[in-house]
Amino acid sequence: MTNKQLIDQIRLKQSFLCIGLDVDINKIPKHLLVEEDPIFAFNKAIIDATNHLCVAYKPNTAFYEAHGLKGWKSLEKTIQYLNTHYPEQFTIADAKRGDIGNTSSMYAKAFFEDLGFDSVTIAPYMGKDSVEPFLAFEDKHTILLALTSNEGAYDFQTQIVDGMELYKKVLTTSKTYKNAKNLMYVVGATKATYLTDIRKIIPDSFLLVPGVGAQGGSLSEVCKYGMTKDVGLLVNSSRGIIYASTGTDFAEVARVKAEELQEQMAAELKKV
Ligand SMILES: O=C(O)c1cc(=O)[nH]c(=O)n1[C@@H]1O[C@H](COP(=O)(O)O)[C@@H](O)[C@H]1O
Repeated sequence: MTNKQLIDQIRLKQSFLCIGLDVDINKIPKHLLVEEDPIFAFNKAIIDATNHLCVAYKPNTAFYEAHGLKGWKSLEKTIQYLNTHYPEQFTIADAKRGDIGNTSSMYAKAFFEDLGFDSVTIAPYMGKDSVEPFLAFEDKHTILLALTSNEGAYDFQTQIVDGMELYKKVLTTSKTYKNAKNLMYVVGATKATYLTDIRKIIPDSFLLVPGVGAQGGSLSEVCKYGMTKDVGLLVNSSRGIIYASTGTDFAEVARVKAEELQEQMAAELKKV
């Protein structure tokens, strides 16, 4: 999916919501446990109930890998379901990969070619040759961790290296990578005030912003400091939507929660 197609979807749906499919078998409604593939059954119900309110879905691969082969199958069925029934959705494999070049190439093949995701999250720590194999996929997006939502972000990401915070160095240096136009960046919603500085370095790039809802980040602050004329934001919520109810009404309640965020987003979009 191109940036233009993504922006068109955002305008059409008046939403820049990404729904995180972080499916914990211990948190899904009990009645689904009799299904052959409870995780896929859960995802299918959530996707069918919410797709008109969001522009992206982000399965976090950890929740699938935890179940070995069975979990990987659930992930595969989920992305196939999205690509078949809702091809307009931007899909993010939240896998946080990155390794020496030939290994990164294999990760890129796994998520882009085999599974067919539009994008994958990547840790920048190993540098240029660990990121460029993902960027080599012309029609795909590589989402680089810049400033993450968690407390540990202050351990390294905000430390000064060569006269600038490390996350700024990640932004500045990554702009020089081959095919840098395929880059997007992760900035946590809990770090919204940093977005003013971030936008000085990457004025137009799309940002994946997790951390509203369960982690306490503010949507209005994210929009105030991070929104561009072409929106430039995908704001993720996982637990706040998918576990809003643990009863048989879980998909309907997830829809209500997604709608609340979509309505706030529509109001923000009126400002740009
Ligand atoms: O890359 C991510 O998506 C990510 C980066 C980050 O800085 N913080 C962060 O929470 N995430 C992911 O975003 C999701 C947040 O989930 P909730 O807190 O339940 O909305 C999880 O899948 C996290 O792994």
